[in-house]
Amino acid sequence: MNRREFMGKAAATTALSMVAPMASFSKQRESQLKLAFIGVGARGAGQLSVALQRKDVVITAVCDIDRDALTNAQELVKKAGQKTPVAYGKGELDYKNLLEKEDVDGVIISTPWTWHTKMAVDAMKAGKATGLEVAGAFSIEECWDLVEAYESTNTPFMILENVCYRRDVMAVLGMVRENLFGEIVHLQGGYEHDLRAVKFNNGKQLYGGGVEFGDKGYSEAKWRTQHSVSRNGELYPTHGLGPAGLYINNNRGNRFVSLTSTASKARGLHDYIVNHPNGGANHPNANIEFKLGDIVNTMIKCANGESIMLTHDTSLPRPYSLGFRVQGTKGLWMDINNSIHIEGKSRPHEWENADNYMKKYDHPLWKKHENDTQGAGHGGMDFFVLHAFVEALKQGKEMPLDVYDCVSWSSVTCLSEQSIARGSEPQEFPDFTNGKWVHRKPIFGFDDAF
Ligand SMILES: NC(=O)c1ccc[n+]([C@@H]2O[C@H](COP(=O)([O-])OP(=O)(O)OC[C@H]3O[C@@H](n4cnc5c(N)ncnc54)[C@H](O)[C@@H]3O)[C@@H](O)[C@H]2O)c1
Repeated sequence: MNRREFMGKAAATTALSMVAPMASFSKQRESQLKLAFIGVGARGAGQLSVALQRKDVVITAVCDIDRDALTNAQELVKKAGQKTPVAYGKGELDYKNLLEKEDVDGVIISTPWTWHTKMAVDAMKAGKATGLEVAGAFSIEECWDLVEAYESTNTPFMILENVCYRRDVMAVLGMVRENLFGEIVHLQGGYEHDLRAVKFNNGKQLYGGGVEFGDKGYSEAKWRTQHSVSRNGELYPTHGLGPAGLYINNNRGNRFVSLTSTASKARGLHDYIVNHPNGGANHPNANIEFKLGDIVNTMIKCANGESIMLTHDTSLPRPYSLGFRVQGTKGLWMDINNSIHIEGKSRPHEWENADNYMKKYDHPLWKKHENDTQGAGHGGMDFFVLHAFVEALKQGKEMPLDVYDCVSWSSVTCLSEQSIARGSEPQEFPDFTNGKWVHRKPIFGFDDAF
């Protein structure tokens, strides 16, 4: 048993004290933060635009290996009235030069998944507060790398899981905390998003127009699709699991203990290629055998007895949904039908429209910042996730979604792959907090600060 395995097994009995923020980060910062963006493709450029709306942030450096993306990012910054940021794009490792040379307070990393851990670890080691896009880590080893980089440097780290800031998700957090649903028993969520026109395009545009991917694809088709070719697991757990984790105080009095995953057959991507006007049965990509099951269901068991069901569903025709369900001893909420049922309040066996509850429990952050969310992506939640990173850093406070959140969510991917490969065998989560989960207290979303 190596040290990491030992730490995982021994966790419940070896609670350590909390990691204290490093002195230089715990002080309040100047009113303007200097940020750099690493990866300025579709997502990075979108979040760069959100950052450029803020008066308390200047963007002094950008990094991307794609010349067009880099130029576009520089133009965005200039158009916003700031100085042209220094550009880094001379190869895949040029981000290291940015980290070494640029005097920035923080970096936002929005690169393809396989780069996330390497870049975040290097950024923390360089002492730059690190905001990392989802999905985070892709192996248990990478999860430990993130934890160890954080614990050895105390550099602030935040996983930028924007769905935790969705308006209804935050309102429901208030309902959970007021015990509206009673004791929480079961949760559901997932990523149910028809990504076929994201995984394939014509190499020139973000969505659709062809069935190309890899070197012939554009944006996510360049890299994301290959994961569907070679991996069978819950590839994108954080949008569903972030909110679910908050509802049950994951890593803060509770934790994920084990999971089982089951994958359906894989048909959707092949059918898409064959039936696409620019594809067909004779297209070379029609010969590819996709490993990723069209529907992957994962069941997580938590230390305090709750179950969480996650669904990954990105290869079949369907409307978008994250499929949330929060259920306790007194009732439940489901987002798909925007409905609530509370025993004693709702008519027996009938749904109530959730609108009145959502108004009553609207989160103070949303009330305060509703106007600031205009133009921010994903219905405004993209504003809040960046806001939280910036405000926590400025105020020298703990990041609200931290490295332990990141790795407990991300580890689902490789654990689910292992489970599926072994006939849905249960897999144990390591305790990445090394026992600290027992005493840590929830910090997310208690006021209107961030
Ligand atoms: N939170 C959300 O709602 C949300 C939405 C979309 C994407 N994402 C996440 O954002 C990340 C990026 O996705 P995207 O849609 O922008 O993909 P993208 O392909 O459009 O952009 C990725 C960019 O990273 C650049 N890149 C690749 N390797 C690099 C390296 N070594 N150094 C510097 N730059 C490098 C690419 O050239 C590209 O411009 C992914 O992790 C994705 O899952 C999150």
